[in-house]
Amino acid sequence: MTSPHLTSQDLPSVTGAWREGDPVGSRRFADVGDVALESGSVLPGVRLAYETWGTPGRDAVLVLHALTGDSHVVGPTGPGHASPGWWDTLVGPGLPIDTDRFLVVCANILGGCQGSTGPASLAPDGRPWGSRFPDLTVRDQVAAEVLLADALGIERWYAVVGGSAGGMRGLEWAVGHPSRVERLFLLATSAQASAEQLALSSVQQAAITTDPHFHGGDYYAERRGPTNGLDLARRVAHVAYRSEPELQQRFGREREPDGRFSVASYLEHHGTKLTRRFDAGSYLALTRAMDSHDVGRGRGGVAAALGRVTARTVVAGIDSDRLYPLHQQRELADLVPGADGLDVVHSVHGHDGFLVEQEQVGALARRALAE
Ligand SMILES: CC(=O)SCCNC(=O)CCNC(=O)[C@H](O)C(C)(C)COP(=O)(O)OP(=O)(O)OC[C@H]1O[C@@H](n2cnc3c(N)ncnc32)[C@H](O)[C@@H]1OP(=O)(O)O
Ligand SMILES: N[C@@H](CCO)C(=O)O
Repeated sequence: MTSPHLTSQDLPSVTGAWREGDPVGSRRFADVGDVALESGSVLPGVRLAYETWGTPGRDAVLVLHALTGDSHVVGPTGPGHASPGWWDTLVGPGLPIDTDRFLVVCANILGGCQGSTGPASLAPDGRPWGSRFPDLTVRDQVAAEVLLADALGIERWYAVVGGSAGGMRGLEWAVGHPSRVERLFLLATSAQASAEQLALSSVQQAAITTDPHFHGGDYYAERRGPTNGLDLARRVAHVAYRSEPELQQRFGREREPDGRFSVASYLEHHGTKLTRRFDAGSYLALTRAMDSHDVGRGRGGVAAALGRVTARTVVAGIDSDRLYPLHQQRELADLVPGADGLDVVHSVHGHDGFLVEQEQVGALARRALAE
């Protein structure tokens, strides 16, 4: 891939499922074929990037990443992957998601830009999908993951684990494919995207689509893309990812030496950082998919849909999460038949607590995966 707006699709690829003796823990690619979308259209030739840890043949655990995450849950795992993962203390030998017991699988989300098919990927005509990339729903993303599970020969997950947008896919797995999910761990997520989530999402999307370098989504051949829009989108999002008390305690009215408010400088840092590792087109596709999230759509409503879940379920939220407030997880805990109440992660870090509070999250994951 030659576009300057991409992150990692040009890494060496290994396609297909693993074979006996293959190294595990390095990123691989599976060509899962055509994905039939909820809209009725078909996304052809889908590729998913994925990583595995542990031993093939063991009980399998699917870990689902959030909006801008990737398949690299834990690291370093080998050449090209010398970076830490986003849940480093959760997955490994003897850790809550124990690679001595389980085969752990994590795939980059459909529509993403960390190796899986997304707007920056080449369409069958050899040009980037860009504006032609179809609208995706969370169910479409799970449909691609189902094909990956089939390709890996995993009929039933011992457990499916996910936070935030990862939790949305976890729910869709458990509602749409109940016989394939034995245990479920849902963290900082909801049954449907709320009005406030949609509102914040719409502002982020407008920041990207109104960037003069967006070119209707067909910027991949240009020297620069809508990086300013992506930067602004991330800053808006990042405020919602943290809590009001945290921002007050950490930054208050402090200023940087150059006069900027420190909290603004902090947001700028996170905005700029994302532009170095993420594609704006993917950010649009993925936030639009999150907007589509409504587990009750076409299933008789949320309660009826959640009633289909047969998995033993642990549901947790974060007490300072203003983006996915606790009442949303309480709804899940009340309506999923196999849920054993609502667990609360105590944190000042707001929604990002699902990434930051790894000790508490690890203890919950251990319980969710218990025999
Ligand atoms: C499953 C998934 O979602 S995977 C994707 C997760 N990763 C991301 O989202 C990447 C973006 N990062 C984040 O969202 C958060 O940093 C987290 C959740 C990963 C970690 O949170 P924390 O450990 O609390 O980090 P925090 O929010 O304090 O940010 C620290 C950064 O802010 C910088 N920073 C702190 N104060 C300031 C300031 N006043 N001005 C500028 N930068 C600042 C630090 O230097 C540090 O930079 P670095 O990350 O480049 O080393
Ligand atoms: N920091 C997380 C928050 C979204 O849940 C991400 O970027 O994926």
